[in-house]
Formats: sequence, structure tokens, C-alpha cells
Amino acid sequence: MSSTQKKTLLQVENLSIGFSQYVKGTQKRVIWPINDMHVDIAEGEIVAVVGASGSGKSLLAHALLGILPGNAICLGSIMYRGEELTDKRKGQLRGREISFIPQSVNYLDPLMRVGKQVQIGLNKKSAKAQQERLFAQHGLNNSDGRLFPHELSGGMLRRVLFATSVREGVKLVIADEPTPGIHPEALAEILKQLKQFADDGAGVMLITHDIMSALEIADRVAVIKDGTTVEISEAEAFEGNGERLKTEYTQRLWRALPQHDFDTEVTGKAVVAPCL
Ligand SMILES: Nc1ncnc2c1ncn2[C@@H]1O[C@H](COP(=O)(O)OP(=O)(O)OP(=O)(O)O)[C@@H](O)[C@H]1O
Ligand code: NI
Repeated sequence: MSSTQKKTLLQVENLSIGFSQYVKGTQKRVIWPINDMHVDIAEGEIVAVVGASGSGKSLLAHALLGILPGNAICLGSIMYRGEELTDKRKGQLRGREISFIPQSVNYLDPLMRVGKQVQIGLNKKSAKAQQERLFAQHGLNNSDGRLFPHELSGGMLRRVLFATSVREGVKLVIADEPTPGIHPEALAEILKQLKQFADDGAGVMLITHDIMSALEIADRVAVIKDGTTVEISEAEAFEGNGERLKTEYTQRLWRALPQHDFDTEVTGKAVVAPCL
């Protein structure tokens, strides 16, 4: 599906994020890990955001959710459903219309049973039943709900995190690396669920290192490098030798994936890969 056919849900333009830091004790300076980044998502569209570690993917997610640290400076324009996404609005929509699947399981409360955590934000009356349904859908046992985060495996915790994102009325899903530490079957299930969000009309931002998995469901791919957007291309452009990709950086990234080893042999040229 192309974004031109659908209504724009989210439009990020000229996003820069800086942190003021003290140097030499008292002198302050600002570093800018995100510089002039842009990305947009239409209703019902899945946009994968890929980029090397430290390129600024999580900061982008946190800026959209309004959960950047207090010393962060955020510039640029974030439009959501045609209106500026102010800090106040971010707070109102977070965990409701805008759903977040965080990168780290540390986002879970270590002192609260995981079942209870999944019930947060659900209608009080039906919360317990709905949580149990979500657990079943995510391959978790009913009895797991009584456990605390430290009593679950990494893979199980990721599934709990995922269950916290499924809320009625979700219009934008931001998933930050939802798949590491997950076995292939669960990976397929997560991709299927993200696809389901999109089929139900939500926009999905899928932040990941795993381009091949992302391409199974993504409509477009935004490539991030050093805090800026290098390229946004239709998922279909990621095929063959990557001739349809716009930048050399993305072409190198694509050709360096393990699946494309044979290309190096055919051309006899060594591919210098930007690492993901
Ligand atoms: N609170 C902070 N203060 C200063 N710099 C920060 C802060 N948070 C993040 N950064 C810097 O911003 C850059 C981008 O970080 P970010 O976590 O967004 O990367 P990422 O693309 O999500 O990486 P990964 O794939 O490893 O999760 C990094 O260089 C990081 O050091
Ligand atoms: Ni990250």
C-alpha cells in the first residue's frame, strides 16, 4: 500500500534532539544525536525504521511518545492526525491511541505482577478477562500472570510487553526492536500482530535491526544514519541487487546482508558494509 493512497497519520519533519551536557565541570554544551530527521506514516501503513546501533531510532520513538529525559531539547515539527503533537497531547495519547512496545524489558515494573501490568489501561470491569485472552494470544499461561518480571524468561517478557500494547482504539503503534531474543515461531506471531494492527487501520512504526523480517510486513523502510534520515523507500525496492534503492548507503546495507553473499562472489568485489 502506498502512503499517497492513505491519509497521513504521522508526519515528522526537521526533528532534532539535543542534550545539554556539562564539559569541564561548569561549561555547558549541547550535543545533537538527532539532526533534521524526517519520517511519515499513513493510516494502515507499516514503516520500518532501520539503522545502526546508536543511529537514533529509540530517541525518535521516545520523542514521539514524550518520554525523552528532562535535559533533552526537541526541535522540529511532529504532526499527528493533522495537529501538532504537543507534550500535553503526547501524555494524553500515550498508552491509549499511541501504543508503545519498548526496546527494553526494563520498562516493566519489577515490583508488579506481569498480569496486573497488562491490565493497566484496560477497561476495569473486563480487564482481567481481557488480560487472560491477551496472554493466551501471546502464548503465555494464565498462571504466568502471577509472576514478577524477574521470574520470566527474556522471550516471555517480550511477549508481556507486546500484550501491553494491544489496546482498543490504538491508532499508532511504535514498536522498538520487538523481536530480539524471540524464537522464530514467536517472531512470526509478532509480525502477524503488527500486520493486524495495520489491517485494522493503525499506523505502525517498526524499529528493527532485522531488515529481512521487517520486509515481510513493511510497506516502506526508512533508513537512519547518524541521527538523520538517509532514505525512505518502498519495501519493494529492497529486492535483487538493490538497484531501485536511492542511496549508495542503503544499497551497501542491502547487499551486505548475509542472504546476499552470492552477490559478492558474482561481482568479485568486496562489499564494505555499514554494520547494523
Ligand atoms: N540521554 C542521553 N544523553 C545523551 N546522549 C544520548 C542520550 N540518549 C541517547 N543518546 C545518544 O543518542 C544516540 C542515539 O541513541 P538511540 O538510543 O536512539 O540509538 P538506537 O538507534 O536506538 O540504537 P540501538 O539500535 O542500539 O537501540 C546515541 O549516540 C546515544 O549515545
Ligand atoms: Ni534503540
